[in-house]
Amino acid sequence: MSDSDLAIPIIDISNPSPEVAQQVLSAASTHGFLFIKNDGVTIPPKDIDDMFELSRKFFHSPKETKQEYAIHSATAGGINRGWVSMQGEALDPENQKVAFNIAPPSPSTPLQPLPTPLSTSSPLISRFQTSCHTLCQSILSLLNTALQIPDSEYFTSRHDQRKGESGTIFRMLYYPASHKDDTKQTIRAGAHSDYGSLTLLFRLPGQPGLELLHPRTGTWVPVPVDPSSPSSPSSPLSNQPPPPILVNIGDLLSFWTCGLLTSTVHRVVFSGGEERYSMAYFCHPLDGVELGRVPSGVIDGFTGRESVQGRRAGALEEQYRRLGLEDGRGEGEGVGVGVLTAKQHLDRRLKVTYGL
Ligand SMILES: O=C(O)CCC(=O)C(=O)O
Ligand SMILES: [Fe+2]
Repeated sequence: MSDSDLAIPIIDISNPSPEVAQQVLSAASTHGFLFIKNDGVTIPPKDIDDMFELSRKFFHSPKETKQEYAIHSATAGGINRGWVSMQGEALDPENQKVAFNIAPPSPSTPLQPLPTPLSTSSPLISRFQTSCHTLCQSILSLLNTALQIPDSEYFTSRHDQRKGESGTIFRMLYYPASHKDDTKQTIRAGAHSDYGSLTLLFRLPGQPGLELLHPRTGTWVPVPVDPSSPSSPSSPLSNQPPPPILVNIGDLLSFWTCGLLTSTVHRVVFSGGEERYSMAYFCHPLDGVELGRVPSGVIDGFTGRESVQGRRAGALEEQYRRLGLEDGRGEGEGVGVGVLTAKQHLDRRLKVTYGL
């Protein structure tokens, strides 16, 4: 596979079948990225547009209001919630972005405290998060099928948010225009992999910048906003059909599947003259889910095959390295003495990122 043939497929999952499941697995294990055709129903395009409009209003609201809801603060509702300024995250020194993290509503707790204008749109935010989760569950169910896991609800029951707390988080992102040098390409979100099971990423037509690190060649490859319409107009208000939804595999799902699914490194790079918005839904399993090897003959076949070729060590060791567990066995916090839980996995990643 060379740079030019890194074609991320657009998969129509409206009629889930074993063939569709196979397409999802194939993209998830080669690129770690795939597009899902937007059926116009699961995540209503109007909600996506309204969320971007809300995001624009929010990021242009007074800085003092946003700062009160600083990430991890009690005002923002606790760990990994709230406002992140560009210096707040240890991803990359050139990082120039701001974000606001919102945890999903749970049956016991309503939405976390929100500043205006987010607070007046909580029904939209809750509905959007719920529909993102529904799409994640459909993708997880297809992966369950393709991996031939005997329990057909193995993944979905472990991501059932009605059953308890999870690390799932919805993030609104804003990359302000830079007035320093508006022609030079700069790194706006440093190279990283996502932490959870799946990420859904929403971007606007005319606002490219996302690049992925080609898993085999090690070169940066742009990810188009809408691959079905290469000449998409720069206006987000056009009457085009909604772009497909970009999905990528996170570290937790890669770790859980012994490296069969690929958590691909990506970044955001663009020249500074214009502002850019995006939204990411990071889906995680319930906190107590144990990340022992998923019971799948497909994974067993993969690890048997790959260990002969020496790649198993590489894929899994890379996941341990991202957890700060260099020797692959770990010390303390339940790692090495038992099976890592989803919460322990996330805590380790947050520790590496924020030094918590
Ligand atoms: O803004 C983007 O396009 C990507 C953001 C991203 O990768 C992230 O927040 O994890
Ligand atoms: Fe990301």
